[in-house]
Amino acid sequence: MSRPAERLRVIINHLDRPSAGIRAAPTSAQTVSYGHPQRLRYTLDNDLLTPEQRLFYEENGFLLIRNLVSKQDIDRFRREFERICRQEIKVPGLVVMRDVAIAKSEFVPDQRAVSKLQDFQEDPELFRYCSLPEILKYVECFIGPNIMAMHTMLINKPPDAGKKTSRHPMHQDLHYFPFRPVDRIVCAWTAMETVNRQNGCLVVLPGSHKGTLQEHDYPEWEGGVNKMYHGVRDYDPEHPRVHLEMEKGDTVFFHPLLIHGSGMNQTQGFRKAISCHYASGDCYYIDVKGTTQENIEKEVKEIVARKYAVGDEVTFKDTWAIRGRLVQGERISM
Ligand SMILES: CCCCCCCCCC(=O)SCCNC(=O)CCNC(=O)[C@H](O)C(C)(C)COP(=O)(O)OP(=O)(O)OC[C@H]1O[C@@H](n2cnc3c(N)ncnc32)[C@H](O)[C@@H]1OP(=O)(O)O
Ligand SMILES: Nc1ncnc2c1ncn2[C@@H]1O[C@H](COP(=O)(O)OP(=O)(O)OP(=O)(O)O)[C@@H](O)[C@H]1O
Ligand SMILES: O=C(O)CCC(=O)C(=O)O
Ligand SMILES: [Fe+2]
Ligand SMILES: [Mg+2]
Repeated sequence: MSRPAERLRVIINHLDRPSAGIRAAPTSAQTVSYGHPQRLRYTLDNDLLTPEQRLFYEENGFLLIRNLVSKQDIDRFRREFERICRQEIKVPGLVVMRDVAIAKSEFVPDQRAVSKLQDFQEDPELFRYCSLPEILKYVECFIGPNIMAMHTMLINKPPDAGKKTSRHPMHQDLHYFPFRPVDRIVCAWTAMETVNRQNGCLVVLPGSHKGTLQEHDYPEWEGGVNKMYHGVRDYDPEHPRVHLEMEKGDTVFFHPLLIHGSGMNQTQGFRKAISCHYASGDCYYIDVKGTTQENIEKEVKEIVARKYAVGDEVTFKDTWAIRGRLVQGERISM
């Protein structure tokens, strides 16, 4: 099937059947609920996704593409990460984060203490990830041709220091984003090595993207929790979960309302992944005052104020508009 109209017809026929299941899911993950007939809302017309892949994202809120990014590219990202850890280069705006269990101890920091790089948009080598054509062609299926890279991370999940602080609580990424519409935002997350339950793979609640943005707060974890690692407040541990085990280069695209987290790293290695959150160039900023996002706005503004010695004139929206970079098409309202 090559013509878009024909492909769409197949999808719609499929959706019209009340008990439509997904048989050829492109991932080993099991699907949990198939829902009822509905229109296509989360994906756009395109020639890339098969009807099954499109349906899978509509129903589950994520799509795993195996072997998407080359080993060579990933090795280059890893070498660049190591140079940054050795402080051989200094990148403007980059946030180098250490795990709270290490940050609050007497441990002498070295490169093994870095748990996450954030905001590498000024590092041309790492930022290459965000412009890879093989990534962008999928991103376009979810958010359209105008593509902004809004948030970049290289996660180096450390061996757990014994306090379970290497976990990432279950959350929705939209909690951090003062822009909309929600369906024109997508995350690409690429495994830089084998990622499994042992070293703390992503854990997702399939279909949770169909819900609304939940209240987020720090989870009550005895061993402490990392700065800004908010979790959904009334997380139900009984909700069916899917562990996304991935190999080097495998990439998952997921919706910003999908509830996800990652387990603790029970190995001695540092589990690496690289990711970018994209938004359409025609998204717009919102004021989060009076919403559940007020608490994260406050924290972000406090950190920015301390780091850059600025006051209230820098808004939550500004912190995002400054970070955002156009990678394809036009920057319209972002
Ligand atoms: C803007 C958010 C974007 C999120 C977007 C999308 C979804 C992503 C979901 C997430 O990833 S949520 C997590 C996002 N996390 C962050 O954005 C955290 C950013 N981290 C930082 O800004 C810095 O790492 C931090 C300000 C916390 C510390 O950096 P510094 O260079 O100031 O470290 P320093 O060693 O000087 O420590 C200063 C204080 O921070 C404490 N600290 C350092 N690392 C910490 C940590 N990991 N957790 C908690 N506290 C930490 C440290 O103990 C110390 O406390 P005290 O003042 O009480 O002595
Ligand atoms: N109390 C909690 N509140 C919020 N999120 C939690 C809580 N406990 C665990 N999580 C999150 O749930 C996810 C799974 O964590 P957990 O360590 O239980 O499982 P796992 O290590 O992924 O899998 P398993 O140990 O079953 O192989 C992680 O994202 C973790 O951060
Ligand atoms: O553990 C990870 O690699 C992903 C964490 C995450 O979901 C995030 O930083 O938003
Ligand atoms: Fe996340
Ligand atoms: Mg576990």
